[in-house]
Amino acid sequence: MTFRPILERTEKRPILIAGPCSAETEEQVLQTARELASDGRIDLYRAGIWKPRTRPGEFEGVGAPGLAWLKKVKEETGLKVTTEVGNREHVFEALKAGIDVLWIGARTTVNPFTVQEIADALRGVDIPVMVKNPVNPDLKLWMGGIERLYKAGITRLAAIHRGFSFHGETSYRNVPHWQIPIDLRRNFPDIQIICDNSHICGRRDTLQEVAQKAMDLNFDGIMTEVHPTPDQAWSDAAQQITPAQYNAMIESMSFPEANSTDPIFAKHMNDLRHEIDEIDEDLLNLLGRRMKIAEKIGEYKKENNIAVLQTSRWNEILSKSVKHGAKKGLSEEFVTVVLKAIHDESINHQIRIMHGEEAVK
Ligand SMILES: O=C(O)C(=O)C[C@]1(C(=O)O)C=C[C@@H](O)C=C1
Repeated sequence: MTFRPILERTEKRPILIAGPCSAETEEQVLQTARELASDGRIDLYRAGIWKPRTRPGEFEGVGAPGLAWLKKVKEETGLKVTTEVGNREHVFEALKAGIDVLWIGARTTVNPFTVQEIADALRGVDIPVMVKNPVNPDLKLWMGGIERLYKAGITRLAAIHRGFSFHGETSYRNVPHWQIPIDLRRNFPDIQIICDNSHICGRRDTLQEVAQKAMDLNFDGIMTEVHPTPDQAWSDAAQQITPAQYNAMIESMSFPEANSTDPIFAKHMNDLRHEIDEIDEDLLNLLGRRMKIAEKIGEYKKENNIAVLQTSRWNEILSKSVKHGAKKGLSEEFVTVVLKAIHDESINHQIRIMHGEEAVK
């Protein structure tokens, strides 16, 4: 699959998308747009017209009449506009109103029937579409949504990471799993990936930190909710910021380049990467050696009818390694993940020895 960029722009990155969570009134939509446009920073103006809310009775968006306000934004400011579509009717209404870019929300991406309905409604139309990750951390479902649109002929496609639902204590509204968009990029190397920092954070004070992380991870853009009076917003008040706060945030961020063509840089990176390659090879050789010893232990356990899992030894290894790792500047989290993976592999090798190939499947 070959994706085209969602916007034709001269500068490379990032794509800046901003605007209110919901279109509330014509005045609010236009005022926000005017303030953002006067700074000349953003590439795309967002506003939710149809709002998928968790529970009934909350503000569910102004609906189709709000599209006319977005039309006015385009006419008055020259900004391109985007809104969320959640079914076939939304698509038709949005296309009729001349919306420039559509997005599919996280609660829609989870449902292949609905994504297919939207894809079918868009067949034959060349409009950019951004696909938010599904609410659950499922890379394949996200890819599936993108593929459904691609098969319908939509090639100006982008992905939006807005974090994932999480049950339990967390400081995020939707927890980011950065590894998932990184894996998405591995599968779709030329797709543009946008970070929706507002839905990840759910609060103002961490918006910049999350947006910066996305930039450091080479994301192509940021989508942020901006409202003239955030505390009075009809939806998602806690995560919205004023246009001035938005401009200050962008101003104080750094935007690293995706790569460099400087030959000196390339040479130096090459040398350092060569060192990394050698170390990775050593690590794998050592792990291979470790597994051979675990296999010997496995055979010995088999002869003596001893269980594979030895919890007290495993605890000893883990706590010793966490302490040693700390001295080497490695976090407890990292050492635990690595050691767990090694121990798991070791157990699988031993079970195979005890019961044959089929046992570990
Ligand atoms: O010490 C053992 O008994 C082993 O089999 C080795 C090993 C390991 O890989 O370190 C594997 C399984 C046990 O749960 C504990 C440790």
